Amino acid sequence: MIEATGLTKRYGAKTAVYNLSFQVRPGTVTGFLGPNGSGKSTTMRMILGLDNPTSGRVTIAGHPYRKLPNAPRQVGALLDAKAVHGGRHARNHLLSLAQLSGIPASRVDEVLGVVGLRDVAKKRSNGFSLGMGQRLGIAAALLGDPQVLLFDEPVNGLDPEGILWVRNLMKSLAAEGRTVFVSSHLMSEMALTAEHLIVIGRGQLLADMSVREFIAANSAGFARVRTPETEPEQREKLTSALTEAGGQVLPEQDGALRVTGLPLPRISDLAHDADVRLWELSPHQASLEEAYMRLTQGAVDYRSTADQLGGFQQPQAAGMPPGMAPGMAPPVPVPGQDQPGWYPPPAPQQGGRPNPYAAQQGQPPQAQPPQAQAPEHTAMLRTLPAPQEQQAPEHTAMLRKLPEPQQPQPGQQAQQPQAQPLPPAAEPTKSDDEDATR
Ligand SMILES: Nc1ncnc2c1ncn2[C@@H]1O[C@H](COP(=O)(O)OP(=O)(O)OP(=O)(O)O)[C@@H](O)[C@H]1O
Repeated sequence: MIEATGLTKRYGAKTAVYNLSFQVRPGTVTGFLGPNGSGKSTTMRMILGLDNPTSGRVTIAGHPYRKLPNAPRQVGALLDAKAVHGGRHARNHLLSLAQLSGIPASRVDEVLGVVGLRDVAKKRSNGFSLGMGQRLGIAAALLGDPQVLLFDEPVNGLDPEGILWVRNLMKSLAAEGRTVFVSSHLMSEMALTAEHLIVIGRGQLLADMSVREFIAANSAGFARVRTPETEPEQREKLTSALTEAGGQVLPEQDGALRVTGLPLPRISDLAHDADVRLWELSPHQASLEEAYMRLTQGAVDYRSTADQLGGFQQPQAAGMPPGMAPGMAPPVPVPGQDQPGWYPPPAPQQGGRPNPYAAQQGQPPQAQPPQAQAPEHTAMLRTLPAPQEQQAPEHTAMLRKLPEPQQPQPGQQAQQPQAQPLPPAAEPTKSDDEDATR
C-alpha cells in the first residue's frame, strides 16, 4: 500500500503539492487524475524518493521509499519513458537495471517478451518510437516482479493494440493483489482500467473514491430524445413542452436533445400530449470524462484559445455561422443551448460553495489549518479550501463543489476541421537505426 499524509512540495514560491493525504490499496487499479501541472508527477516522484517533501510524508508498505530494503524488487515505476541511455540496446538497458538489483538476466528476456520488444531487443533505444519507448519503460517497471507499481501516463504514444494490452496488464497486475497506481489524461481509458480514483487540482486533493461513486457524485443522468430529422418543428414543439414542464433541454451535437429534470415516462407522456413522434428516448449515464470535466473546471491552469489565424481566414458567406461550409444546414437553435454547462451534465446537487480557485488563478494554494485525516476505506471528495475539514464518515463520498463550467467566450468556438491536401510522399531515407553491433 502507498500512503501519503499531509504531503506538501514547494519549489521556491511555487506550491506544487499541498497537504495531500491518500492511500493506494493493493488489489485494484487506482487512477491518478488531474489537469496539467496539478502535481501528479511531483507526487509520484515523492513516492519514489526522487523528490523530498517540503512537509508531510509518503510511505510504501510502511517505509519511505529510500528506506525500503532492495526497493527495486518491491516497487516498479514508469515515470519518464525517455529517461534511458539512448546509446544502449534495449536489452542492455534492462540488463544494467537488473544487475543493480540482483535480478537474473533471464528475467530481462521475460519482460522483453511481456512488452513485445523481443524482436528489437538489440536495437538502440534512441531509435525507438514513442510507443516502443513506453513499452521499454513498462518492461523496466516489471523487472523486479514488484508488489507496488506506479505508471505515469503509460499509454502515451501506444497504438490501440498497445493501449488494450496496457489496460489488461494493469488489471491483471491488480488482480494478482499488487498495488497499481496509474496517472492518465485519457478518461475513456481510465474508465475502463481503474476501479478507484484519486483526483487532484492545483496540488490539492479533489476526490478519492471509486469510479462509480465519482461519476454519480459529479454528474446526473439524462435522457436523450430524438424527433424525426425531417420535421424540425417537431423538435421545437417538444422542446417547448419539456421546458414548460420544468425540464432542461439542451442540444446534442448530432441533433438529439439532452433532457434533465424529467423522468423518461413523463417525457414520453409530454411528447404524446404534444403530438410529437419520437425516434429515440433513452436513459444515459454521464461519462467519466464529463464528470471529471465538471469537477476540475475550476482547477485548470492552462486553457487554449481559438486560433484566430492572424486574420487570414476566408470571409464567411453571408448569414453563415463560423465553421459552416456552404450547403451545410445550420443547427436548429434550441432554447437553453447558450446556457453555461450544456456539455457537461448538470451537477447532482445545486447550491455548492463558490469556486475556491476563482480568486486564486495562478496563485499557490493558500495555507490552511491542518485537515482531519480521513479514516481507512473512506471515499473522499473535498470541499476546498474549507477552514475546517469535517471528518468523512466511513464509506461516504466527499466532493469539492465547483461552480458551473464557464460559458465559452465569444470567438472560442471550436473550429470545424478543414480537409487538408495530402503532402507529397516523403522520399525514403536511409536508416541506420539497427545497431551496427547487432
Ligand atoms: N523541479 C521543479 N521546479 C519548479 N517547479 C516545478 C518542478 N517540478 C514541477 N514543478 C511545478 O509544479 C507543478 C506541478 O507539476 P507536475 O509535473 O507535478 O504536474 P503534473 O500534474 O504531472 O502535470 P502534467 O499532467 O502536465 O504532466 C507545475 O506548476 C510545475 O511547473
